[in-house]
Amino acid sequence: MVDAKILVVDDNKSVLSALEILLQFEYKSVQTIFNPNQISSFPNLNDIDIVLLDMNFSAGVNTGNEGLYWLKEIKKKSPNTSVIMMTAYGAVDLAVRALKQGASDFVLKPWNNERLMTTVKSAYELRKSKQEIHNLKKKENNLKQVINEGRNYIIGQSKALTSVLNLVAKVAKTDVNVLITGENGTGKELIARELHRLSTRKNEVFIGVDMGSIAENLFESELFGHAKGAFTDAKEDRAGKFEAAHQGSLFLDEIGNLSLQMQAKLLSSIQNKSVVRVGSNKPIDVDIRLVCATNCNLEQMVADGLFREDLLYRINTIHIEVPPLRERNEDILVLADFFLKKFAHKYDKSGLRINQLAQEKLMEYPWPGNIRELQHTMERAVILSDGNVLKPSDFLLHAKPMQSFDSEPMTLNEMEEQMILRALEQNEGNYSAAAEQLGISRQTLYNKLKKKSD
Ligand SMILES: Nc1ncnc2c1ncn2[C@@H]1O[C@H](COP(=O)(O)OP(=O)(O)OP(=O)(O)O)[C@@H](O)[C@H]1O
Repeated sequence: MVDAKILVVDDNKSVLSALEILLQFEYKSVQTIFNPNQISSFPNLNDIDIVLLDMNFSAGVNTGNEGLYWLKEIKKKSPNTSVIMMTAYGAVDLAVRALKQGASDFVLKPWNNERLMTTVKSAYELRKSKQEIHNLKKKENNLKQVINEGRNYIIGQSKALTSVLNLVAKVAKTDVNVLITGENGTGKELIARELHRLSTRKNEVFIGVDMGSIAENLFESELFGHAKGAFTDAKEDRAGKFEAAHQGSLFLDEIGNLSLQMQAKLLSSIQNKSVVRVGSNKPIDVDIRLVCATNCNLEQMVADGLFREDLLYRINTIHIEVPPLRERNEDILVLADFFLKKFAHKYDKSGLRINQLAQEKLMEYPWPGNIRELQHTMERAVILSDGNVLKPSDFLLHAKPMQSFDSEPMTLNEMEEQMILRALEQNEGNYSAAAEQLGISRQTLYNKLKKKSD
């Protein structure tokens, strides 16, 4: 017995009872209506899987217009219900009109029982797949909302930040590729998310890929996906980030970390608007808005032969430079206050404020780690605070030059943090060079920094 609900609408009572008996052999619920006017008030029409609908109701009228009218009404109220039209005056043009208006099939009276049952069965299959698609779409939209939610507010009122935000607003509505540059922690990812939020793709996904945290040998499959069996661990087909971002925005962070080989692949995907999964040769079309970010000087990398010039021109149709915090002093206290409130709430410490001297200390500091460092500093101060007033001593700032080992005692973690910051400063924010100087891999350095800012 199929767990489906069928409704039969016909003004001929013997037709209704014959169909009821026939259909009840296979289907769990069969209801009948003698007067089509009852369709409008029929309870839970949405739950009905199939309607068998007569085309002519008023005696002597056989144009089928009445049936078409009720077909429209049913589709309006329950678009996914399958409707099968029935008429004794079957004419091809009428059948075509009904199909064009959304009927799933057509049955001629007198009907052949076997053929009618086959028609009902296919209509039911159609209804089921329509419902599955509907449910999947609903799920997909929920997922998109979850992925995009957690809006981060961009705080600051400096001229420098305002002009960046004005540019973002102008560019967001277009589909051009955007390159965001700036030191670490200046808010490049935040800007990329804002571009997405203000774009026509806002209801689609924003997919971010952190090139700094992906091992070199996994870049290709992460970005472009792989076919089953492409390599030992490829147990099944998998889509890459490009495909995942289809119709949305793809944010490639730390683009300066791409090897020349991967740069060539990226360029070809951008040019062809398609990707080829590792181990496959079938191109898959992708429609994405590409936003890249880096703290490297890509022009210099081009001059040094480390970055493809043609790729640079592809990704930087619009270039947005996010200024370091030291060049937008007006934002320091506004941001400090924002983070103070955020962490006071998080750690349940209301009524905290920063005194004048501490404010001056924050204003004078050059913030080499930019807003991420300020955020980190505020969180630590809130956690360690005893009273309601935060004083200069509550803010542990990385004084320059680096403290010597015999000055104030430091924890191992603090020492590590200082060494990392110093190496980054000395290498002008270049991760690879700083990592080399510290004797660790670029990825380890990256992980350490992320961990500290989390
Ligand atoms: N204007 C701002 N207002 C509020 N929070 C900000 C602002 N700018 C940055 N932040 C916060 O600072 C942190 C660092 O920002 P983000 O990750 O966007 O920087 P980034 O430039 O992409 O860093 P990286 O180069 O290290 O990837 C994040 O937690 C972000 O939410």
